Amino acid sequence: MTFDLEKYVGEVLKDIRERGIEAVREYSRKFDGYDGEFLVREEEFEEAERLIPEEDKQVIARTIERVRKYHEKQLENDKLYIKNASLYGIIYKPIRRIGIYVPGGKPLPSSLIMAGVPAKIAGVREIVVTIPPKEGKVNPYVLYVAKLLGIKEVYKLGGIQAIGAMAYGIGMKKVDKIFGPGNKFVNEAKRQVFGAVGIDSLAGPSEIAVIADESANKDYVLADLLSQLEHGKDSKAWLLTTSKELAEYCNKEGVEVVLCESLEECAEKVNEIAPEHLEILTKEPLKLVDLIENAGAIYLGEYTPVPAADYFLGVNHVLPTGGAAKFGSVLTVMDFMKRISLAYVSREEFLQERYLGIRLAEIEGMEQHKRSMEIRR
Ligand SMILES: NC(=O)c1ccc[n+]([C@@H]2O[C@H](COP(=O)([O-])OP(=O)(O)OC[C@H]3O[C@@H](n4cnc5c(N)ncnc54)[C@H](O)[C@@H]3O)[C@@H](O)[C@H]2O)c1
Ligand SMILES: N[C@H](CO)Cc1c[nH]c[nH+]1
Ligand SMILES: [Zn+2]
Repeated sequence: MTFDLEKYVGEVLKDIRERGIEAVREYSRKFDGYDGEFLVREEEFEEAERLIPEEDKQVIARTIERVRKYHEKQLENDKLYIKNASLYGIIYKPIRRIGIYVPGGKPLPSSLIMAGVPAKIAGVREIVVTIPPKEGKVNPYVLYVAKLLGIKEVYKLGGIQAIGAMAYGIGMKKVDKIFGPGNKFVNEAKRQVFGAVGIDSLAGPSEIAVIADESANKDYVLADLLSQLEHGKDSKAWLLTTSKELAEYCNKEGVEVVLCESLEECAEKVNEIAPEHLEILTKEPLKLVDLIENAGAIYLGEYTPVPAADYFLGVNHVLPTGGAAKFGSVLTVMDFMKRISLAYVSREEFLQERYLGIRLAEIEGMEQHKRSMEIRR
């Protein structure tokens, strides 16, 4: 019998909704071997800071700076215009309270940088972090990054129970939107709580696709493919190539190799896959970009391997997976904000144009809508 992920996760979430904190404790014991307080104490932040070597603090500071520089450019201004003495437009407001899930099977402090920095740029007031503990402790690098970003509410919670706790407000105040990547359980839980809260995207197990021709360095291609498989057994790697030699060289466990007649065919195959990351390692990589419709991120040339983007380029590494790049996008500052439409209409414009609304209300049989527009003088 095949494993039904949707049903499995759905049952855990239902149990968490019904039994609240008792269920969260139970799953935490079962999946993370943890049975203590969930909220991280101030002394734990201090201890984490003491554990981090000075050189690593500098690496983290410089990385945060690069991510900040890249993301600051994404902030959009309100878009307002005046027409017939009326004001129309869209204004942006930060989401008030968010949750960031930080993966903890292999703890990924870089993922907290990727979600925390744009959240701060957007002006989010309340940020909650959850991460599965290991032997009762949170990874010190994650706590140090949280501290640098001014995040004080960190919970030792992982997996489905972390998503349930944030979405339903169990053991903490409910959040408005959940961000951050995770394994298949986390990803499915995020999908299922959508509606109770917002979610950033379906950022599940990592993936890489590489389009390469005979000009590509074989070792670079193979190293990049293997880099994303390192994330875990659910990760995927595809090579799409016109080079028979490269195809043979990269024919390793976990790598799906597709030999194509042309680079155009490679691009078409990528559009069907919609991978999280796409590397293009061809003589003229820019030429192919126009042909790519579905990919979370595109990296061109020998010096833009996915791991560089994972860590230090400054681009965001929280990306849609599992085909979700057909409709979803890379995480940006604007994901932490809401759009609100705004209108302030002049008497002149209203009286001149209201016949449109009155007739549409008649067509729809909406008497009270019609009246609201008709009674104004
Ligand atoms: N798409 C992206 O943007 C992106 C970015 C970074 C990482 N990732 C992915 O995030 C994932 C991180 O996975 P991870 O496992 O290291 O950490 P994780 O925190 O996502 O998952 C670990 C937790 O899953 C839960 N769990 C494990 N087995 C379970 C089971 N059988 N039933 C119920 N719950 C269970 C446990 O609570 C455990 O603590 C990787 O797949 C990685 O590729 C994706
Ligand atoms: N490759 C991941 C995104 O799929 C991001 C990451 C974090 N650390 C290492 N890699
Ligand atoms: Zn990675």
